[in-house]
Amino acid sequence: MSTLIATPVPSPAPSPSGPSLPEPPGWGLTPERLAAVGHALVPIGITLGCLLVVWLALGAYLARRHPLAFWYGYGFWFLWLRMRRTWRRIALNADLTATDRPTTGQLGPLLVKGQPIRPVVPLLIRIRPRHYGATAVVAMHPGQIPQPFIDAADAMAHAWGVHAVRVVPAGRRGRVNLTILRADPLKDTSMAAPASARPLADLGAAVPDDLRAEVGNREDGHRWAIDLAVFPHWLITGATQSGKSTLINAAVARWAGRPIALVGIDCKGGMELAPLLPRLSALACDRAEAAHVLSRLVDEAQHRMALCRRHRVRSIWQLPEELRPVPVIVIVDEIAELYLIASREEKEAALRATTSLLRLAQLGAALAIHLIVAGQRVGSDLGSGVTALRAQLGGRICLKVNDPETADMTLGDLYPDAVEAAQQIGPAEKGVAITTADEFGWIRARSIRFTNDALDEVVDATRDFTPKLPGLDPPADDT
Ligand SMILES: Nc1ncnc2c1ncn2[C@@H]1O[C@H](COP(=O)(O)OP(=O)(O)OP(=O)(O)O)[C@@H](O)[C@H]1O
Repeated sequence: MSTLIATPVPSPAPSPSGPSLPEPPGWGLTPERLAAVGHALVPIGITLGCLLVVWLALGAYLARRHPLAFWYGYGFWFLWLRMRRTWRRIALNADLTATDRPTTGQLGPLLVKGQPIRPVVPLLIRIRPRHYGATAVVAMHPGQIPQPFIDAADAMAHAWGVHAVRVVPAGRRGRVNLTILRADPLKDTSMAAPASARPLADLGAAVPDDLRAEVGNREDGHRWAIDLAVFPHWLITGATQSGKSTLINAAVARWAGRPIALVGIDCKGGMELAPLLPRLSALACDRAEAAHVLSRLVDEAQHRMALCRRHRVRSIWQLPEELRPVPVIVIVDEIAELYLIASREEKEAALRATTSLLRLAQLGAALAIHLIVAGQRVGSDLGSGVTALRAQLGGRICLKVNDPETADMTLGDLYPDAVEAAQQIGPAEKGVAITTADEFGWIRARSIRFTNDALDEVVDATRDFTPKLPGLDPPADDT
C-alpha cells in the first residue's frame, strides 16, 4: 500500500498590515524622482528665463530705435489684452449694453421699469494693428444706435490708456468703427520741419488736374491734404496767430508749381497775401477791387459754362486738353472784411462782392474755379449771406478759435461732435486744426511750419507759371 504525503507549499510571510499590492510601475513621487524632475526642469527654466530677458531687451531696443516695430511686436498686443479685459466694464459703465428682455413690465396695476439683470454687451471684433494704433469694429445689438458709442469715446481712451479713440458709424448698418490712436502724432515737432528742404522740382511735378495740396499730417499718421478734387471749396477759420497764413502758404506752395491761376482777395490792404504777389494772377486789396475781380471771375465762369455747353460736357475736365482753361483758386483772406460795412457807400460794393462770391461757390466746382475762404471769425452777425456761402464750402478747417460760435459755424452743421474737439485746441498748438477727412468725417491735423523764406523761394521759382486771366491784370510787383 502506497502512502501519499502532502508536501506543504511555502506561503509568503503575512505582512503586519495585511496583504500588500504590487507597486505600480513608475508613478510614485519618491524623493529621487522629484530630484530627477527638478533636474530636468532647471534647463527649461533657464531657457525660458533667457528668452524672457532677450524678449525684454529686444523690446527695449525696438522701443528706442524702431518704435513702429515695437508697436507691432509688443505695444499692440498689450493694448489688445487691455481692450479685451476692459470692454465689458466699459460697456456696462458707459451704458453701451442692450438687453434681450423688455425693460418694462407690469406689476399688479403698476407699470414698472427696471435695469436688466443680465445686460448683453455688444461685440468688440476685428481688433487690428495699424501704424497709428489700432482699429476695431463694434457689432451693435438691435435697438442700439452709434451716438452712445461716440459719446463713450473718451471713456474708451482712458480705459485703454491711449491718446484718443474716434468712433464713426460704419458703412455697414449696425456697426461702428473704432480708430484708436496710441499717441498724439501732432506733438511730434519733427513733422514741422520747414518745407524749404523740399526740392522745388518736386513742387512742379504734378499733373495739371492734380488739385491736391499736402499741407501737413493728420493724427492717424496720414498726410493732410486740401484736395480740391474732393471738396471744391474750403472754409478756414482761426484766431489771430493760430496758423492760418502758414497753412494757406503751405497749400499755395504746392499749387504754385502747377498751371493754376491764383487770385487773392485781401481787403486788409493786400498785406496778408503780399508774399504771394509775384505768383498771383490778380489781387484785390479792398472791397471795391474785390467786387471787380469777383465779377470778372463770374464772367469767366459763364464763359467756361458756354464752352462746356458747346462741347456737350459737364465739367471742364472733360474738354480736350488744348481747349481746357486753367484752374483758378481764389484765396479770400479775412472774409469778415468783405461782409462788414461801415457806411451806405460801402454797402453796394460789399453786396456786389459777396453776391459774386456766392455765385462762384455755386457754379465753380465743375468749372475749376475754387474758393479758399479764410477768416478769424464767421458768424451769422456778418449777414445772412455768410451762412449761404458756408453751405457751399464743403471742406472745413478750424484752427484755434476764440469764440464757440466760430467753431460751431465752421463745423457744427456738418460734424456736431467736432465742435468740442475744436474748442479744445490750445493757444500753444499752432497749426493744429480740426479738418474734414474722408471716411472719418473729421480729424485732428497739423500743418507743416511753412516759413516765409520757403514761400519766397517757391514764389520766385514759379512766378513765370502765373497764368493770365481774361479781364484781369496781375498785381504790380514793385520789388
Ligand atoms: N504748424 C505749425 N507748427 C509750428 N508753428 C506754427 C505752425 N503754424 C503756424 N505756426 C506759427 O504760429 C505763428 C502764427 O502763424 P500765422 O501767421 O500763420 O497765424 P495767422 O493765423 O495767420 O495769424 P494772423 O491772423 O495774425 O495773421 C507763427 O509764428 C508761425 O510760425
